[in-house]
Amino acid sequence: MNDILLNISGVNKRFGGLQALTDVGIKIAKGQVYGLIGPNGAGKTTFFNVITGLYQPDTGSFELDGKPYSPSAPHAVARAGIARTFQNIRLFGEMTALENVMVGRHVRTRQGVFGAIFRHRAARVEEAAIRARAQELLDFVGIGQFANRTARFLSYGDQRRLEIARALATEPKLLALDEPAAGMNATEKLALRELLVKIRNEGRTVLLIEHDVKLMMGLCDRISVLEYGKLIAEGLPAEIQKNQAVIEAYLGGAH
Ligand SMILES: Nc1ncnc2c1ncn2[C@@H]1O[C@H](COP(=O)(O)OP(=O)(O)OP(=O)(O)O)[C@@H](O)[C@H]1O
Repeated sequence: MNDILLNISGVNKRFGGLQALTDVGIKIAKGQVYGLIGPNGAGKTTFFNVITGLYQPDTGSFELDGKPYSPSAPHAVARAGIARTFQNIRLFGEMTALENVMVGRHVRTRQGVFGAIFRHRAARVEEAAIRARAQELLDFVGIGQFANRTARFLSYGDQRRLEIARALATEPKLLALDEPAAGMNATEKLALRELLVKIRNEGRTVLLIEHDVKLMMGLCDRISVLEYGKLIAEGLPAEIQKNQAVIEAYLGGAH
């Protein structure tokens, strides 16, 4: 089926004596917002890290846009077309918001970072285009007015938006967001939700891990549920909400 963007199957991952993932798979169609939920320690982050090349799986088959990709390293995954954010914000704190987004953009440009440093003519032209696009992305996520502010001086919610802008700058086929609402207050969450709806309305494909189940139910097209490293349910949000195994997993767990 060519409308499947991400097709992953048979992922196993063991940490010493702990089987963190057992035969986990996921299929995300183009344009879907796909949610991954589960109680604490279920293996969500591990699966995410495997998909994005941070952890090496013991087994697994990985296909993006109909082509096998090797999640051997984060850089290779970014080049293949997957951009991610992290649970703990990872920005270049001393750089401006605009520069942070420009760095993301360089993944996709011909000159790359070295071209930009040596400032050949072609690189200068490209640099201007990168700058303009970076500003557009900051406007899109709602922090365009802070383009020249040092990243670490942005509010927490704005830093999270900046991370998303930086990920979008790589023009990903898949945007993977690891708990984007973590640590946000109610107002920031509401604004984040609006941004995610905007991203969805652009037709982007998104994989989302999030603890806020209410947010997930309203936002996702489909949801997979992990418990103790195994998929226990997959379906529409309404189906997941009624699923007995899911209800028990959450009641039995820390949630
Ligand atoms: N690098 C690692 N080394 C050893 N064990 C790990 C490592 N990373 C995760 N684990 C273990 O794997 C299991 C799954 O953890 P993981 O962080 O993937 O769960 P999670 O669903 O993302 O949890 P949370 O919702 O708390 O973030 C846990 O038991 C965890 O302790």
